[in-house]
Amino acid sequence: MVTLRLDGVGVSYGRRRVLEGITTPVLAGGEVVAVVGPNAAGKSSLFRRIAGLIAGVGEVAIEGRSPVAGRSRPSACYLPQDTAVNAVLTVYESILLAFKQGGSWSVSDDELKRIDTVLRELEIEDLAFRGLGELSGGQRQLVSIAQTLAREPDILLLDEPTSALDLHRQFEVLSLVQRLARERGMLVLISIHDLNQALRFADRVMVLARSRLVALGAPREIVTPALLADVYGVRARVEVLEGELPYVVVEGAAGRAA
Ligand SMILES: Nc1ncnc2c1ncn2[C@@H]1O[C@H](COP(=O)(O)OP(=O)(O)OP(=O)(O)O)[C@@H](O)[C@H]1O
Repeated sequence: MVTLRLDGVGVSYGRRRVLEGITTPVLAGGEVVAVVGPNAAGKSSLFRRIAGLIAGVGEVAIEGRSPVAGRSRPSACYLPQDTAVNAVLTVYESILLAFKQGGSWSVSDDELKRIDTVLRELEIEDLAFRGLGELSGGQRQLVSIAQTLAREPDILLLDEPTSALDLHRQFEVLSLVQRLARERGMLVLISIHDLNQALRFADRVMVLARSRLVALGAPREIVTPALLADVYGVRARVEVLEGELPYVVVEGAAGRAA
């Protein structure tokens, strides 16, 4: 099983430190971790650091064996918040290109099936031969998710993957990601502003604020009125819906956010 552990991780841009001392317990394949926190808390920076796209102090320990045959070490894949669009490609070509990155140029039947599966799972088969440049913002976001899932990463870092999606698509994408985490033994970290989605889909919630890790644990234990006031500067209550699902209701502003 693939695991991730952070030990004293920090990120600086020039002389400005945006994250420091981020230490976590072992996060394991099969779970979904929601990374939440105010704007500019450092969520994207943490993802880029885990994916090895930027350097910094501390240790990002990725261990274990990938369940994907032929992969010598676990792979981490980062889906950024804003993805560039190559308008010349069709959706199908862009997904093919994404998972052939760094690999051979021959395409097997299995790989073509993988593209069909991911298009079907995201309910975007009808977009397969449309040009990327003619898609809506939400459609483009779904294609970016398809590109990332087709690569079958062991650690999936999704940066606000549902920000442009309608309610149905948000639910479908988060359910799919949760199912794939369980089925493939993939560790999924999702940065997300909608705390109710985090409460619904995450096994653990990780809260960043003031350049630090403020809390990490089971959603119901972590997302409390006191934390919401401290981190977001809002007065809120947490209700429990039928089926024991916690739900945040924001009542007003309580002061300055972290
Ligand atoms: N390439 C960069 N160069 C300099 N500063 C950066 C860079 N990228 C991010 N920052 C700064 O680092 C801090 C954290 O930004 P980051 O994008 O990681 O936050 P975030 O939690 O993902 O924010 P949001 O919720 O608004 O997307 C911010 O103050 C931002 O201005």
